Amino acid sequence: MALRELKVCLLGDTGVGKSSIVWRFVEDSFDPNINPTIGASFMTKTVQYQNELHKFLIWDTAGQERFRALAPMYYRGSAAAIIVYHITKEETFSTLKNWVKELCQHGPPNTVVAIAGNKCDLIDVREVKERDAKDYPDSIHAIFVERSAKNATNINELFIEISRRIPSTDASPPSGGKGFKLQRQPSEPRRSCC
Ligand SMILES: Nc1nc2c(ncn2[C@@H]2O[C@H](COP(=O)(O)OP(=O)(O)OP(=O)(O)O)[C@@H](O)[C@H]2O)c(=O)[nH]1
Repeated sequence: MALRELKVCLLGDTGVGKSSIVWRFVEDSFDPNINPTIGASFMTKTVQYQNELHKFLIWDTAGQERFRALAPMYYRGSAAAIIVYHITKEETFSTLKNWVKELCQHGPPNTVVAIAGNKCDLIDVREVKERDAKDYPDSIHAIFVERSAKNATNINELFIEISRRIPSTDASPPSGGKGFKLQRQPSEPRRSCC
C-alpha cells in the first residue's frame, strides 16, 4: 500500500484548542490542564484512507502573539492548514480570517484549508453561531464543522475530510512516499480565497 506523507499545520489564537485537537487525534486523550505551546510541537499519525496510507506530519503552532512570526515556517509546504477558533470567543473567529488571508498571500498554492470551531461542548456560552460561522468557510471552499477535542466530536472526521480533499497521486511511490506530485482535481476547488 502506498504511503503518503501529508504535512498539516494548525493555526489560531492561543487557547482555542489546537494542541487538544492534535492530542485527541493522535493519542485519543484530553488534558484540561494542558500547557500553552512554546514555539511549535510536532506529532505524527498514520491512517488508512482508501488504498493509501496517509502519514500526517502535524505541526501544532503556538498561538501566543510572541510566536506569531514563526508561523510561516510551519505553514510553508503544508498540504493542509487547520485554522481553529473557539465558539465561545468571537474575537478568535475574527483572527482566523487574518490567518486565511496570510495563507492566501504567503502560503503554498492549493493548501487545503479546514476551519475548526472548537469547544462545541460549550454551546451554552457560545458567542459564534454555527450558522453565521458557516458562511465564511463556504465562501472560501474550506472544510468546516464545529468540533470538540474534549468530547472527541468530529476530530477524526476532520482528518478524514482532509485526506478526502487531497487528490490521489498520479503515480504511487515505491515506498516511503516522499517527493511525488499532487494532482489537482479541477472539479473540486481546494481553495479559492485569493
Ligand atoms: N471545554 C473544552 N475545553 C477545551 C477543548 N479543547 C481544548 N480545551 C481547553 O482549552 C484550553 C486551551 O487548550 P490548548 O489545546 O492548549 O489550546 P491551544 O490553541 O493549543 O493554545 P496555545 O498552545 O497557547 O496556542 C485548555 O484548558 C484545554 O483543556 C474543548 O473541546 N472543550
